[in-house]
Amino acid sequence: MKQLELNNRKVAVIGCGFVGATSAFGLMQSGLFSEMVLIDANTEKAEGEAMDISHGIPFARPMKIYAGGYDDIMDAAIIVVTAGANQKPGETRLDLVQKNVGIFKSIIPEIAKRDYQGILLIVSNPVDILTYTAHKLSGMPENRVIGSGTVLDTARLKYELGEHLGVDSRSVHAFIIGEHGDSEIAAWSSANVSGIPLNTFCEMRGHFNHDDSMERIAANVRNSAYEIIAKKNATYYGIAMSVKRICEAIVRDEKSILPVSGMIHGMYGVEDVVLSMPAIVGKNGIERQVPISLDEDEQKQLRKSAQILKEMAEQVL
Ligand SMILES: NC(=O)C1=CN([C@@H]2O[C@H](COP(=O)(O)OP(=O)(O)OC[C@H]3O[C@@H](n4cnc5c(N)ncnc54)[C@H](O)[C@@H]3O)[C@@H](O)[C@H]2O)C=CC1
Ligand SMILES: CC(=O)C(=O)O
Repeated sequence: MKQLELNNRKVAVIGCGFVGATSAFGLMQSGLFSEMVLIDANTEKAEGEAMDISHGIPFARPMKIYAGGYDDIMDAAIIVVTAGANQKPGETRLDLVQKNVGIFKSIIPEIAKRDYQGILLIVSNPVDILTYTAHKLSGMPENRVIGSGTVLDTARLKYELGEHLGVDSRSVHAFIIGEHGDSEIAAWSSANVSGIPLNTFCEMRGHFNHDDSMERIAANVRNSAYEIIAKKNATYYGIAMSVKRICEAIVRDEKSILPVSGMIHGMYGVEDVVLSMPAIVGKNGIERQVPISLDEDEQKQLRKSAQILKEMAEQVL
């Protein structure tokens, strides 16, 4: 099959539910793309979202947005996959695995058989396992199969810290790493506010109970999705902004450091597991992971998170 030349101004979104539609809306407003194709198993849903989002174009920038099929998306620079079941109140992300691996078994081969050369950005949950699944089913190189990973959790952490410290969350430098889920780790030992170690900055702002605050903030971040889902059944605005940010880093070849989910080989003793570590992200996807400094306890927690994901991946693939 003749390979299509990639169009850096084109994006595709597979799955037009809460997350897919909101991400598409964010991408329309971003000005990053001039063409966007939407795919959903429910074709009317994809068509309706394409129409509705298109009606915002006069307030943004010219763009072609339409519902399509797999033949329409092979020249897209990025394919964002948000198809699949979401959590019901009380369900964990890992509870979705069987259903969503099944859905990926119908989607990913469609992409692989057309020899797709762009970046596959996986968002559906459990995102680490599904990124691993997409990599295995597609045979695409590891750097071009990325999960949104803990980009959202890291945003939640920055937001919480910004509120706690009364500072712009963009000046907070801190990462959530590991699973996008219950075993995620707040990497406190490397956290800082514009280069000032976190605890020093906390004391400047009158906060001295570091352990209590860190425990509370990490729990808030970890439980955010459960809390939002209990109140309104789904989360979608935070992830839509995360998708936009990752797409921006890719199409603008920014080489930004983002905690996306990717295959780990050897870092901190983790081998052949897909999870989130800060990584340099640009036009080729993950350029390389960045080994931020972690204390012994954080490294132990990371290995535990990796073990949970490895066992789950072995069960489903
Ligand atoms: N990675 C992250 O940080 C986040 C991930 N999510 C995940 O995103 C996924 C989507 O969530 P929602 O949009 O809320 O769910 P939703 O139920 O609103 O939408 C899912 C969509 O996928 C479509 N779909 C199902 N099978 C398909 C197939 N084979 N091909 C194409 N489309 C198909 C459905 O028709 C539906 O429109 C879930 O797995 C959810 O857990 C949600 C929020 C954050
Ligand atoms: C649902 C989900 O993964 C989140 O909001 O973090």
